[in-house]
Amino acid sequence: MSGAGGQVAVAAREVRRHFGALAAVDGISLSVKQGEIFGLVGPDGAGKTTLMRMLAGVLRPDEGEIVLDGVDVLADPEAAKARLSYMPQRFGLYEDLSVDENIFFYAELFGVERKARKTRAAELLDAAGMTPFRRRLAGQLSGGMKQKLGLVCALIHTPTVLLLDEPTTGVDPVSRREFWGILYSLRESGVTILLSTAYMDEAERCSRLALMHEGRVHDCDTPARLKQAMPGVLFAVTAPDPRAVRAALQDAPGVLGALLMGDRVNLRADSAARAPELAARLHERGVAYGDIAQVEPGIEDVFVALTGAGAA
Ligand SMILES: Nc1ncnc2c1ncn2[C@@H]1O[C@H](COP(=O)(O)OP(=O)(O)OP(=O)(O)O)[C@@H](O)[C@H]1O
Repeated sequence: MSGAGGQVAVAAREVRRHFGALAAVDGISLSVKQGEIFGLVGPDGAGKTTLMRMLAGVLRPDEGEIVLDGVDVLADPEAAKARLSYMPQRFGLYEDLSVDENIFFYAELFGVERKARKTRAAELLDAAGMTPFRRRLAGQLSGGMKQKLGLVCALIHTPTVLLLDEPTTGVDPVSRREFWGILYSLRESGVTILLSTAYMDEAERCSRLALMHEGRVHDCDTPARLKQAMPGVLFAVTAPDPRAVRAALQDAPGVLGALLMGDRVNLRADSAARAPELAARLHERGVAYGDIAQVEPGIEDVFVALTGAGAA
């Protein structure tokens, strides 16, 4: 299978998985091209982990088809596993083993030749900035370093497809940047990366995103095009009490949605011309505010607008 601009590395067609009556993944189709960093974005329970486990061949779908790097995952899971690496939310590091020992453990597991593993481990540790810590016990690494070590272990057998389930959750910003540095260089070398993330700044870095909600993909496109597709315009209203602003404006004419964002409300409206009447309404109701400014939407705004999740 091939699509515009490159070969398809991961293809899912009408994949479903129930847990009892719950449709955790409710008919998802997607297609990820070789060399993409493809993001799954959605709230807890949207089905991201369940989808990823099925793509990785560790959970069988009830229905549907999954092809990974030309291999049918359901028909030939072993061949698929040789091509992919899956890093679950809790990647199994051995805390009482050193960094090196963990890497060698995974190299054994994946059957990587001794000679190749040394060179590969050295390269990966270098890229992760972890060479000085090779002898440290995994249990004594920071959260960010543990995640980077997990990534090194997951990459030791040179997969062509990398599946990462919220790989940077709880990781400090500096380590997250380094982690993304590694992802970019993997992409350069042709590895296809599919990851889930709860961080909107990370979502923005993906080549394409699938916005997931209640087991379905609502939209799938580049971050830029998703933003362009958002209906209406966005105002950021700063205020000492953003909840009061939201209460005063969420039902105002032309307002399509209101999202609390810390010290401001992101207000989606049908037209940029609404600003004066929104300000007037706040005055009338005696609600203090700092500024009403038209802003570019972020992925979170787009997500709420397109799925209706958490709106107003
Ligand atoms: N093994 C299981 N047994 C029963 N229900 C499950 C199981 N795994 C997942 N679920 C349910 O399926 C739904 C989707 O869960 P999933 O973990 O895929 O979501 P998610 O988007 O990855 O969220 P999170 O970020 O919290 O992991 C949830 O309602 C969850 O409770």
